[in-house]
Amino acid sequence: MILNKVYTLVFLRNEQQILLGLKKRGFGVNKWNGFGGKVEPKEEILDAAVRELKEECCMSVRKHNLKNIGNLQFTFEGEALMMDVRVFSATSFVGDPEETEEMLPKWFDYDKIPFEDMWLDDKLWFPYLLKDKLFYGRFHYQGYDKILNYTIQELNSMERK
Ligand SMILES: COc1nc(N)nc2c1ncn2[C@H]1C[C@H](O)[C@@H](COP(=O)(O)OP(=O)(O)OP(=O)(O)O)O1
Repeated sequence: MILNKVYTLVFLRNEQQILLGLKKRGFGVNKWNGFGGKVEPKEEILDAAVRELKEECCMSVRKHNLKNIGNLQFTFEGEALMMDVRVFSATSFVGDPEETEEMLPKWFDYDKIPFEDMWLDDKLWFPYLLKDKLFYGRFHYQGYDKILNYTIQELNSMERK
């Protein structure tokens, strides 16, 4: 049986740049990514997104400024976990990004996103994010450096049926 766990992943953006964080420990260490993590039991997904963003780079965002732009599902060969990742984007936020124990934040120009130091899947769905399109993707990994199969599609709405 597959265990489904919900995670958040938040990207702060402005006209020219996107904020990424270099993961300093744990899952995805040494990769650039958005900010997020596990949704705690009984926690609302938006509350978790706000909390993880603050914990990981000291930035504040209001729930109504978080736009759910994608859903990514990750499985790993031989593992019973499915990571169900809710992706959010925000252009309205408060603070200056600060390094924490978990993440080193840095703004990147849109044409300088460091895909070579990110999860392999990122370069497949970032084009949707960058064009403000909604997306769903499912990726099955072998280890952390090889995607065995995947599907990705544009969505008209993030509503769940
Ligand atoms: C496998 O491909 C992935 N690609 C991308 N771009 N992001 C991913 C992938 N798999 C997971 N993620 C995201 C989802 C979350 O935002 C983080 C993982 O969260 P983490 O394990 O660090 O969760 P925390 O609750 O912060 O964990 P600890 O408190 O136990 O450190 O990566």
